[in-house]
Amino acid sequence: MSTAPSPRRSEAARLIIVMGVSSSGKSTTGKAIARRLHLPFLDGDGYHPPENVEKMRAGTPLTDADRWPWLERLAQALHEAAGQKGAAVGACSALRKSYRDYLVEKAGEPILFVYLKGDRSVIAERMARRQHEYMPQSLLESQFATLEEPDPAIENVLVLDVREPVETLATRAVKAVDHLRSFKRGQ
Ligand SMILES: Nc1ncnc2c1ncn2[C@@H]1O[C@H](COP(=O)(O)OP(=O)(O)OP(=O)(O)O)[C@@H](O)[C@H]1O
Ligand SMILES: O=C(O)[C@H](O)[C@@H](O)[C@H](O)[C@H](O)CO
Repeated sequence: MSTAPSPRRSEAARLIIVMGVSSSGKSTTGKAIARRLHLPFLDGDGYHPPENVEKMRAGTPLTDADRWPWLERLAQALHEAAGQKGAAVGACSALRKSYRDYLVEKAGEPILFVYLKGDRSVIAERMARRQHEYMPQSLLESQFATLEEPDPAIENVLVLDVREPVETLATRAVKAVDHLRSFKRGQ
């Protein structure tokens, strides 16, 4: 399962954001994509204000109001990284469409979203096996409740299956952003 984004809309993107619920593999896949493209990788986890981290650690889901300043900081940092390095890769849950629209607005440029799609059982199993600094397993349900899956007919998104190996996911994403490599070669 892999749905290519519209070439017309992805053409201009120099930002790639790997999105999905907690433990879907955003950081792992985002790093792999950035490594392949020789681009900086910015993990959304590092842009939360301390209050958000404490909230999640305590098992309370974030609200929209908690997320706006976080999204703004991340979008700004991605925009700056792309300005310096030509393009950049990020990881961010970006669960709602309004959050994705906000990221595009605040970054001030098109973004190709790479959505790691997976069902609860696969992701819950993964979450149970990994260690995370603050994200408890109890928050996975609220992540799925908040998730508004991106529709490739409406958004600039590549949909990938979380069950595929990381390197396969990275290959698929890199193919979708071939224009980024041309961009870098042209520099
Ligand atoms: N494609 C994959 N196949 C198998 N395991 C994977 C895959 N991608 C990631 N993992 C594993 O799943 C776990 C979660 O991955 P990762 O930390 O990248 O997710 P995340 O979406 O960034 O999570 P969070 O948003 O909570 O930080 C890790 O143990 C990672 O090694
Ligand atoms: O939107 C959210 O609820 C948060 O971003 C979470 O998704 C965490 O940041 C992350 O996934 C945990 O590492």
